[in-house]
Amino acid sequence: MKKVIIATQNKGKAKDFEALFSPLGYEVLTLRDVAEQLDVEETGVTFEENAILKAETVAEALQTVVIADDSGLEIDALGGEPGVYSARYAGEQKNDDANIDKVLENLAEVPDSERTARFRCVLAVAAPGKQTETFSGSCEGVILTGRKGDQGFGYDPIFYVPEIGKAMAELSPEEKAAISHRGNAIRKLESSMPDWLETEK
Ligand SMILES: O=c1[nH]c(=O)c2ncn([C@@H]3O[C@H](COP(=O)(O)OP(=O)(O)OP(=O)(O)O)[C@@H](O)[C@H]3O)c2[nH]1
Ligand SMILES: [Mg+2]
Repeated sequence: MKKVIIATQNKGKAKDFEALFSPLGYEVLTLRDVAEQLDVEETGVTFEENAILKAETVAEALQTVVIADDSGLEIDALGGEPGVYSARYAGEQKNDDANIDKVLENLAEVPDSERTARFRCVLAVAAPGKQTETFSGSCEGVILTGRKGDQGFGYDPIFYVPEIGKAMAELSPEEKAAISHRGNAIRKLESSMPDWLETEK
């Protein structure tokens, strides 16, 4: 089976990538499988900067092609927060539950009509000696006033997708892949770089 390396420590992202890559005949490997000690510090201030930083550092260390994902939630009523700080919104321990509580508290007084938000994802594909390429995707939604569903990860239980009439955490991995920011970015990657794995060892 063909393999793809995703430069992530996030198990939730890994599941999303599995739903997206298994239909294409790829096994998904993450840092947990190939280089657990590699934790890249995210010093960028945009998704693009952080995605490139993660992809290039890991591609160099492993001497092979890798994909990195930097993503997050932008809430309009909070001026685009938590944005690139989505994973660390409630503190460096990266606790999804605490992050959701903080969003719900900050939006407590905000009416339904002003709870618009979007997930953004930037994928960077890097390989030694090659120009790094990036692809972005987004998904529009509305922040709920409480949690719904038990699938997915991160803010999925409070992210309502009007297009489907469900919270992201109520969708199966395949349903999420069809409409998510990550799915949209991967579909762009596939259509513009069909031979992107050619440098894989
Ligand atoms: O409900 C969600 N559904 C999603 O589909 C999603 N995608 C991103 N996010 C949030 O944004 C952070 C990414 O931050 P991030 O790109 O730095 O990743 P991370 O630090 O978790 O792992 P790594 O890939 O860097 O190792 C994540 O932790 C989440 O809080 C999501 N939340
Ligand atoms: Mg991160």
